[in-house]
Amino acid sequence: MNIAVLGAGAWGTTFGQVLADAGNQVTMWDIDPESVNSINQEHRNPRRMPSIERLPDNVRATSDRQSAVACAEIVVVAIAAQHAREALEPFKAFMHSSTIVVSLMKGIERQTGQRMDQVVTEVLGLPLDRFAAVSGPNLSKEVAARQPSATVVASSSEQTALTVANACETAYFKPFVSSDVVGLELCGSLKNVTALAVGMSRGAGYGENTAAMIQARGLAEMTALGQAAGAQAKTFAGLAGVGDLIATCASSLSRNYTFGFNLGKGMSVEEASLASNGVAEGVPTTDAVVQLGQSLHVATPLATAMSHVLDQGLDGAGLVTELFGGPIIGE
Ligand SMILES: NC(=O)C1=CN([C@@H]2O[C@H](COP(=O)(O)OP(=O)(O)OC[C@H]3O[C@@H](n4cnc5c(N)ncnc54)[C@H](OP(=O)(O)O)[C@@H]3O)[C@@H](O)[C@H]2O)C=CC1
Ligand SMILES: O=C(CO)COP(=O)(O)O
Repeated sequence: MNIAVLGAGAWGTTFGQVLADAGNQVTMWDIDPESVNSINQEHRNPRRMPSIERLPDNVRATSDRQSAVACAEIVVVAIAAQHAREALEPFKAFMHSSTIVVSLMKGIERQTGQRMDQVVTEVLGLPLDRFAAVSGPNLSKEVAARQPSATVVASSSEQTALTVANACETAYFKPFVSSDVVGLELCGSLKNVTALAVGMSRGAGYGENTAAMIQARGLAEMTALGQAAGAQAKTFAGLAGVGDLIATCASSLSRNYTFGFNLGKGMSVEEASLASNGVAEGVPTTDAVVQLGQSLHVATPLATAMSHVLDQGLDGAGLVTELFGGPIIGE
């Protein structure tokens, strides 16, 4: 298939390699001409994914929006979530009426509280049955090294989910299909908030018990929010939920975990942002999760405590104290 990937960041570039390994013709689009030139001339993207030494020959890049998507049967969106709306708007005029659009993004738009499935379908005027989300425990550097990984492809259309899953299946990358788009979107976005908090606890010097407490409570919070939003609880117990939570909260390859770790070490939010190698989606998503909880009448003690870290400078010890301040009935 002809597949366009919008955003040659760490995950966009890596997913482009997966799609190329699966036998597709891949066209990367990026706003930065330097990334486009490197991909075309050196078959590399040293700025965003330096560990890939040579991208497959069936990956090319362009700065031209129209030529990126005009012949694409699938368009994959891998842009930092807070910028997805503005980045996608100029593509609308060039999209073919039968194109499937796939979001790899894991964030909630802060200004509107919308999930990425809502942003993408709204901006592109896309029918729901031509949208799919891909999310799972997929640390980009490990997938780039072609280590075995699995993911979940969700769409309201089983045919669309199967088309996308078939297009990205390789010997090392295994997609499973689901119909729970809302659940998949919330798993990917909400686990980042928990990863920030676990990273912070580690950075502050706390060990396994504290990390497990935060992770388990984060999973409970994600699941409760998801169910209230109409998602299926089983999605949160699966690969895209607890699976991604485990990978993200355990790895220094995660930008969210590392951002939290640096905060726990005493960096300010500004310093941690400067130190971050790519987008830490949990940072802008945290306040959106608190607001989502308020609108759905679901308690979000973890996201609320994390918002006090990001907005009011609460430190690692303060985060744990705040978590201990809740009621002792229930978990
Ligand atoms: N990295 C990972 O392991 C995984 C990431 N994800 C998710 O995928 C999404 C992308 O992540 P990732 O690629 O790692 O992030 P990066 O920070 O590496 O890349 C972000 C991408 O967004 C682009 N971008 C940012 N702002 C704009 C804008 N205004 N207009 C156009 N393009 C813009 C960047 O372009 P430029 O670089 O030229 O500025 C870059 O291509 C995130 O939502 C992330 O949560 C999901 C699974 C795994
Ligand atoms: O989503 C990811 C792994 O599944 C990547 O996590 P980070 O965005 O924190 O690097």
